[in-house]
Amino acid sequence: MSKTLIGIGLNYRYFMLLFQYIIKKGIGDVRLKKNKYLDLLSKQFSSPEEIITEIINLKSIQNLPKGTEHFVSDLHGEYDAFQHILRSGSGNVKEKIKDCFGRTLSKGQKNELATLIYYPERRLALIKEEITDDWYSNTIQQLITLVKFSATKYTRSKLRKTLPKRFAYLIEELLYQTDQQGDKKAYYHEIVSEIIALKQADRLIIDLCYTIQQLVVDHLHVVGDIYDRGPAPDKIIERLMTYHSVDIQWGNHDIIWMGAAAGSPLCMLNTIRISARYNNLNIIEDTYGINLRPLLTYAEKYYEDNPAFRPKNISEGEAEEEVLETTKIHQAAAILQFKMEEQLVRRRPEFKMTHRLLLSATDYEALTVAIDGVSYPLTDTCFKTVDPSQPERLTGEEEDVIQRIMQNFIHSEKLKRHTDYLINNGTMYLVYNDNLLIHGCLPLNSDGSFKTLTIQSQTYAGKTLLDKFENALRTAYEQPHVADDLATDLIWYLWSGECSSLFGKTKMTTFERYFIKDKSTHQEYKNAYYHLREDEQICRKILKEFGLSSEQSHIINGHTPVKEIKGENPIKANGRMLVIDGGFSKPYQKTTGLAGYTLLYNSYGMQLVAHKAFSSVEQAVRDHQDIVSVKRIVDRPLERKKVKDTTIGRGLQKEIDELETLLTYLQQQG
Ligand SMILES: O=P(O)(O)OC[C@H]1O[C@](O)(COP(=O)(O)O)[C@@H](O)[C@@H]1O
Ligand SMILES: [Mn+2]
Repeated sequence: MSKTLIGIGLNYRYFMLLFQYIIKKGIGDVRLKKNKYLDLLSKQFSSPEEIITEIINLKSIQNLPKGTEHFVSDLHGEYDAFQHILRSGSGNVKEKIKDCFGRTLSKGQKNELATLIYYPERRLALIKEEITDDWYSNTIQQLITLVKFSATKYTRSKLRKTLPKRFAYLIEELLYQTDQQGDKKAYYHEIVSEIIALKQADRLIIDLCYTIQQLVVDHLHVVGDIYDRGPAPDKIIERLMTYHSVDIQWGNHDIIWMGAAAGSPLCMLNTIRISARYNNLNIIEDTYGINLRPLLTYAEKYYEDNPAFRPKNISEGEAEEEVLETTKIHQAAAILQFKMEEQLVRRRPEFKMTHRLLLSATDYEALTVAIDGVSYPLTDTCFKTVDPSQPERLTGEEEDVIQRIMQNFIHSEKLKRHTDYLINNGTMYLVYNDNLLIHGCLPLNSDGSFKTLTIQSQTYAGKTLLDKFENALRTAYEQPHVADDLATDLIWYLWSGECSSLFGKTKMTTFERYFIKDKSTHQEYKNAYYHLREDEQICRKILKEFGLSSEQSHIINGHTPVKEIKGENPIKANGRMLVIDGGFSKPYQKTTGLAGYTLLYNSYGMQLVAHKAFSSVEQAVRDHQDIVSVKRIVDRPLERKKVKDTTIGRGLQKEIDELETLLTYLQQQG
């Protein structure tokens, strides 16, 4: 212990204190300050033994196997599939059942047990009539065995914190049964029988099942795109809010909702446009309680039916009147978006987005638009409110409508709660356990150098660019009543700018896809990153930019659906690059041939899990249907990873060093 003398194990807080002190007072007073800090720290302990106990505790945690990380991305509102993935730990629950029970349970019994663990309430309700006391007793014993098995990686104290409060004492008694054959057998038997007799078995089983779900995954990463296209992004957020340990890397479809809550009318119009397109306006109106009536009244006045704007996913029996309303709102939101986008492009020349000035490039008599010198005919147009001499100008009525719905967005308590959650638990990128997590890309030039963006005479590229974007988003979010400052405009750039790390394509061809039949104009060319990321050296260079040089570092991306159907491999660059967007989004499953990838990273290495489409909770509960199809090993390090090899472990080591310094200090004080 005495090896770690003063100076070696100074932790970050301590180091910063010292540093500030040196600047202020000069080196002479440093020792005094350090002593003051140690005096303060020592107040947290009542005796040196307590410090020693804590050091031993932390050191033993360091040697436990690393906890399992679970990575998901591009959930796009598909709550049902997402919750199944969480409940099953992407197949991890089944894996534990297999390892724990081996051949003592048949395949059918293992599946039964797995379904019970995923959906305890529903499964119990379904088999209610068949349940006997013996079944209860057996099942409780199996679940206790599995809790124990799944908790071997954790300290007793961590397990205790995981246990549900209502039966904590009884579960602990059952978990730590030591004397199965002897006197205590009757005691344990009595506990279980009493629980059954008192009609508490269902509740205990439910608690044990959720404990197992929690134990099999230690930490969840959501690599962006919770919102848009699917029906229930709000439910995903609510679930994440109660999840035991999670971080988020923002996706382009998340930042537009954050932008809307941050008072950006453009982001708001875009969320309305996409929601109308996917027939999900109820998320805005019912879920978030945002009144869109002023927009509907306006849209009814100026828009008719239009095949290019009829929503996707019209359900059987849906009233035509409603479909028509959505079609009109869809057009209104799109045209208002195009107008405001032109205003933004003009006030931000440094964004280099003049190719989006398509309302200005339109000939309103001939109904054509000029793109790169070629004239294309326009179809399904709806330009009634566009003044050809000033196409970007909003009418007074339009300004008023936008103002009113913007206020409704800003004042939605629920939307604010959800976007606050994203702001507080999310970042533009994350370095965690030697991996770099980012939804989209690091914009690159074709020679592999970092692509630069110049804003207000400052040039940004690589990590500094991503930091700049993150700062802008946070600044804009702080000021929802400022609508057209640089920070707010940068959110729009993040949505569709060429050098955006969340978009990473030359241009977003929304206008073209509504109004031009020629599909060649719909093309969005991807940034060089998307093919250069196949190259190991490029990946290493990017990792280095973020301070990662470990042989086991990876970049983990979402955003671009991996087209397995066309033979695309999600594991790229000799394993350095993993792309986990397999398309949870139902509308995209035709192009991917799959229903998503997830990634598991436990102490033995990384596994990529491919998922089949999820049909329904009912079917999962009734037929034990699961959605894991194939698992692929990405990495299997020679040595099993321990907590000390992780980001958390590095933090613990600093604490250990600090406590050892404290101990030496106290010993010197006598
Ligand atoms: O098919 P949709 O929903 O109209 O959206 C297409 C648009 O979505 C984008 O693909 C961005 O969304 P993703 O992040 O899901 O790829 C744009 O590049 C494209 O213009
Ligand atoms: Mn995306």
